[in-house]
Amino acid sequence: METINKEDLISINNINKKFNEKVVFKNFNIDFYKNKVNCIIGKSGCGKSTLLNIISGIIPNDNENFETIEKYGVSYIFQEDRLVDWLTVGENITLVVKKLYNKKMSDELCEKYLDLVGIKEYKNYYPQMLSGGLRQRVNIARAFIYPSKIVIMDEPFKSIDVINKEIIMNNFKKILEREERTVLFVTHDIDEALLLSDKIYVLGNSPINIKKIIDKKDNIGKIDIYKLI
Ligand SMILES: Nc1ncnc2c1ncn2[C@@H]1O[C@H](COP(=O)(O)OP(=O)(O)OP(=O)(O)O)[C@@H](O)[C@H]1O
Repeated sequence: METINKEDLISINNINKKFNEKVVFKNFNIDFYKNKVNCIIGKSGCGKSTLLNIISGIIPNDNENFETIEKYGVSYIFQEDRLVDWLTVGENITLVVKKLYNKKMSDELCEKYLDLVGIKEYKNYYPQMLSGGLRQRVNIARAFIYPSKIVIMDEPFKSIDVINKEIIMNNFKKILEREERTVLFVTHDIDEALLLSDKIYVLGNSPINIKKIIDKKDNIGKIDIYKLI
């Protein structure tokens, strides 16, 4: 059996979250694998987005002395894109590295990531001129140009049609073959999770179609089931 060292893991300890009287997490711990695609699945409302938001410091954990993942440097790909309408595709991508690199370096990196997501020819377009699928590819390029160790994706393919989804997933895999990043990825789609991830975390007891995962021999060892409260 593969041995796992502590240094290979990002350990998150002691998550507690209550919204009004609703307890979502109680003394919850989870270990993510560094430089792997870690996928979180689970029924709607079980706490997937809350988990990502707490660990990345977007919302506070209920108990103090909680260590977020901010020290690793984090970039995000959300379901809805957050592009700036009055900047071109190239400007949207380089915006996040403006303070880190000079113009020449930013431009070179921008070309690299535009190429990796297959949208080089759209560099001077404005976001309104692009389809949803193309906009999401800009988002991916923007998340990866930032030299983060961790990339967080919350249902990034949800509003994308099947054909574009396949293209984008392939772009994404191509980037990850070339770079070491830890990806934390939330989805509802088990096929998406199986296709993209190295490790799948099932939050809660019995999400739909869990049998489909367990039945596949290849997937044994890939899945951990985490009981919630
Ligand atoms: N700001 C908030 N105020 C009150 N309740 C909240 C808040 N944010 C989340 N919740 C509740 O916490 C629970 C977990 O929500 P969360 O959005 O993390 O679930 P999820 O698994 O990501 O759901 P989905 O798959 O539908 O996106 C839900 O019951 C939700 O209603």
